[in-house]
Amino acid sequence: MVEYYPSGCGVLGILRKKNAPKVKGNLVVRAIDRVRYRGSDKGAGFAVFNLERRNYYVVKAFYDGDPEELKEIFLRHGVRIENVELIAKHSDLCDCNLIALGDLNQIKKAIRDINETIWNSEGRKGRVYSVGSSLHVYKGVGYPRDVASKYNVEELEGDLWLAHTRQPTNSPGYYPFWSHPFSSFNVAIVHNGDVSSFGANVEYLTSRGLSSFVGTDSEVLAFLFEELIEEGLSIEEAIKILINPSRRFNALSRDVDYLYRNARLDGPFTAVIGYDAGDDLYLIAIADRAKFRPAIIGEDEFYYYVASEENEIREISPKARVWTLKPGSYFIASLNKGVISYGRSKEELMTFSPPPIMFPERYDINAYNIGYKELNYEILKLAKEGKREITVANVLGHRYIGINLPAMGINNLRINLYGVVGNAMANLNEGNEFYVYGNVADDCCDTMHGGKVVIYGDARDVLAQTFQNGRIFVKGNAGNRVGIQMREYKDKRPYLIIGGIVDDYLGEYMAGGVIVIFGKGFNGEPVGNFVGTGMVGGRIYIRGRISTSKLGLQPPKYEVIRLLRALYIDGLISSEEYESLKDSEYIEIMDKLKGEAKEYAKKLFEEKIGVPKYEYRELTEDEFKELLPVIEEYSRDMNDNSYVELLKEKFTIVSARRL
Ligand SMILES: NC(=O)CC[C@H](N)C(=O)O
Repeated sequence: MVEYYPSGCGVLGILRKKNAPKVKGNLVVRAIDRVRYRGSDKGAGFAVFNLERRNYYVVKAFYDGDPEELKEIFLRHGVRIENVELIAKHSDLCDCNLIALGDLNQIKKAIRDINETIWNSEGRKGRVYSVGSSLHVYKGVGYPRDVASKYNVEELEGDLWLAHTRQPTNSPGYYPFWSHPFSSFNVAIVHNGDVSSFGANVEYLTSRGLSSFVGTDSEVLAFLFEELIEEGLSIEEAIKILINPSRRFNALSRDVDYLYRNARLDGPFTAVIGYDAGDDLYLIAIADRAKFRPAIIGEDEFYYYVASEENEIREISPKARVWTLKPGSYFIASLNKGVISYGRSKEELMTFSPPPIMFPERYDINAYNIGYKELNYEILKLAKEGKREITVANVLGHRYIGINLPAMGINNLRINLYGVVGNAMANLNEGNEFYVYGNVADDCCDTMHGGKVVIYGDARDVLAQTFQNGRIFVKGNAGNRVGIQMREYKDKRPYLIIGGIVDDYLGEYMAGGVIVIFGKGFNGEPVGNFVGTGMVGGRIYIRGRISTSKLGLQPPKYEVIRLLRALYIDGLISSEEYESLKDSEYIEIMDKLKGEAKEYAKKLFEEKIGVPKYEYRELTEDEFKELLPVIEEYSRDMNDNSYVELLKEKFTIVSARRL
C-alpha cells in the first residue's frame, strides 16, 4: 500500500508553447497526483484557460439553494443570465455555471455585490468563485483525483492549466469555498505557504471596493493581481509589488513602494498565477524573498512547467530541463511571447544539471509504483539479507530515503539512486553512502553525523542543515540556505563541496565545518546574498572574488551614512574621511574606521548584525593540506581531475568575525 503523510500544499502550472498541442487534462492530473502527499483530502482544484474570444462570460458559483434563484439575483444587479446549468453537487451545495451577457465592468460590479449578498449577508449561502471569458475553475473537497473525476477534468484540454492539492493552514476544508484555485476575472492562482499580510491586503482591497472574502489567506493573491492590473500596472510591475522585494535592493521606486504598501505580500509563499489578458495567456510563478517554499520551473519542446517538486514535471516529461526560482524572483511566460522572465539570469540557468538518469542497466528495486515507506522497507530488507550495495531505479519524489537505517544499526551500506529524489534524503545518516544519479529535493542530509553523499545532479534548498560529520559532494548547484548551522566537534568535521552555484543564506548561523563552492564554468559570483549571516564558526571557501555586499545581514545604506555624518559632527572622522567613506560598501567602511570611531560603529552595528569576516586570497599551506585529500576524493567521484587545479586559485574565505 502506498502511504502518504500530508506536509504542505502542492502546486502546478503548465502552459503550452505557441505551436504545441493543447495540454490534456489527464497529464495535469497525473502530475499533481505525484505530490498528493503534500496535500490532504481537504481540498484540490484545477483551472484551465483557452485563448478563445467569446461574447459572454462563464460565471461559476456554489449555492445552497435552487440555482434559478441565482438568475434572479443577477438580474437584480443588472446582469442578464442566458443559461444556468447545474454541473455538480457538493453535499448540499449546487455547483452551477451561469452564462452572463453584458458589459464587463457591470458584471464585475454585480459579482462583488452578489458575493456581498449571498456570502456576507446570507451567512455563506453561496459564492461566485470564478468568472472568465475562457477560464474554468474546478474545485472541491478531496484529493486532486477526486475533484478530477467529479468534473471529468482528464477529458478536458487547455492552453494553460493550474492545479493544486491542499493542506489547509488557514480556513477549514469541509466545503469547496476554501479550495484553490482562487479566481477573480480572468485570473486564477494556486498557492503554497501562508500570506501573513492578509489583514493589510484585505484593507487594501476593501479600499478598492471589495467587501467579500472567504477567509483563506491565498485568495488575496487573485484579487490583488487583478486589481493591480486593473489600475494600469504592467504584469511585471504588479508582481514586483506582490513579491515585496527587500528594500536593500531597491527593486521598486519609493513612490510605488509607498502607494502600494498594503498590496505587498508577507510570509512564505510560492504561487502560480494564470492570467487571460484577452490577446494572450500568461503563466506566472512567484517566490517570497526568503524562498521559504519550493518552486521548480521546467521547459521541454512543447510546454512550460511550474511545480512544487521536480517529480511532478518528470512524471510527464522525463527530458524537460528544470531550474529553480531565485528568492524573491519570478517566472513569466506567455502563449504568444514565450519566456518573458526566467526567474534568474541566463548564465545561471546554464549551470543547472541535465535531466536525471532514471534507469541503470541493473537495479534491485524499481521505485515507480511504491511509496517512500515501502521503499525504505525494501532497502532495509535487502540490507538485512546481507546486501552491501543496493541500486534503486525510477526514484520519483520518494522522501526520507535511508532515514530508518541508523536506528536499525545499518551504517555501512552503499545506496545508488537513479531518478529524482524527494525531500529529506540521508537525514541523520551515520555511516552509509548515497550516490544519486539525478537531483535531490529539499532538506537533504539534515543532521548527518557521518558517511557520505554524492549527488551528480543538483541539490535544492536547505541542503546539509546541522550537518556535523562526513562528506557531501554535489556536482551541480545547490539552492537556498545551504549548510545552515553546520557544526563540528573535536575530530568530527563535516565537508560540503559544491561544484556549481548556490543561492542566498549560505552557511547562515554556521558553527563549524567546511564549505567549498567552486562555481565551475560559471563566470559570475557563484553565491547569492547574506553569505555567512550570524556565523560563529567554520569556514566557507568561495572560488573568486565576492562583492562584500553579499556578506551577512548588513545595515541599510542610509543608516551607515547617518552614522558617518554623526562621527564627522563629533569630530571623530575628518571631512575628507567622510567623503571617501560615504560611497564605500559597509564592510570596507568597517575595516577602514579606526579608534573611537570604530568602537562606535561596532556598538551600533556589529553586535546586532551578523556580518562575517572576509578575506580574498590563496589558501595557506595548512588549508591546502587539509583540503587536498577531500578535493582529490571529490575529483575521483566526479571523474574530473580539474578541481585540484581550481583549489590553487584565489578564494573568498568567509569565517566568523571575532568582536
Ligand atoms: N499548505 C499550504 O501551503 C496552505 C496554503 C494556504 N495557506 C491554505 O490554507 O490554503
